[in-house]
Amino acid sequence: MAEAARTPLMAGNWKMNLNHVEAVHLLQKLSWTLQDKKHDFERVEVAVLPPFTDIRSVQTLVDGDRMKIKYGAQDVSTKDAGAFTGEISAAMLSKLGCTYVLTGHSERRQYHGEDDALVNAKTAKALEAGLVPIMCVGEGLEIRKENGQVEHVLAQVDAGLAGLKQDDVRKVVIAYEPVWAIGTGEVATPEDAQEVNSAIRARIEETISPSVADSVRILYGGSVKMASAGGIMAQPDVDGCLVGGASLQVDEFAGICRYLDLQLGYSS
Ligand SMILES: O=C[C@H](O)COP(=O)(O)O
Repeated sequence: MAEAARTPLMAGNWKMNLNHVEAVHLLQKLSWTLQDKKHDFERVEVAVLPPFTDIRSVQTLVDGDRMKIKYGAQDVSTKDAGAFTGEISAAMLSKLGCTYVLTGHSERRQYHGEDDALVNAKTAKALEAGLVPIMCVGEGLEIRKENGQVEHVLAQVDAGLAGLKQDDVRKVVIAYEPVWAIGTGEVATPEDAQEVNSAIRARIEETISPSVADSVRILYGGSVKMASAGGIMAQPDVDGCLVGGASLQVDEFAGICRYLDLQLGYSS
């Protein structure tokens, strides 16, 4: 399939790190670093996904300083409101100016028993509130050893997108994250990422439409660093990175966002 004009997205998932004071420091430094390097946010979009308790502070800083960095949350409830202790609704996130929300991150699947049906419900709920879901899929090590990654991931994609309207699927960002490469230092090769990302795109072409498949952004995540981002991003079906550990280090994350400049040999 011909490569469409999909704006790359670099999203930093802070996971359960940084209180709201630390969040403000990191975001300020990230913004200064990118501004200093004249980062073109239209060419490579940048987003951070802080813990819920940081979002109001992040919003205030982004609005006050007119930052072009976008932000979002790491999870969302399937419920609108009511007696659901500990849950956060999509409308609450929307009110805080969030652009994105993760659904189905492997750590939610692993530690909170989230299954494909719940991921599908969260993805639909996010879209309903005007948020862009970043829906995560990926195989564990056992499946990879048996070479079952494509089949496994496509089943997650089918289930996660089930029942969504074409125009909604077009807005969804999908993140392929092989679970064995998350936080382990084991990076999938660029070819591994391309194999699965291209299979996801082909599946969307087959089950939804060629035009949606051409527009939908498919990220790669799993131990991405400044040094590996360029090779991964050179793959035609990789439209950005979902970055965990390295997004907590300003220079690393800024380097990942600037992968194009660094390839061109601009100063780091
Ligand atoms: O959401 C991010 C991914 O889980 C990747 O995390 P990582 O970059 O620390 O491996």
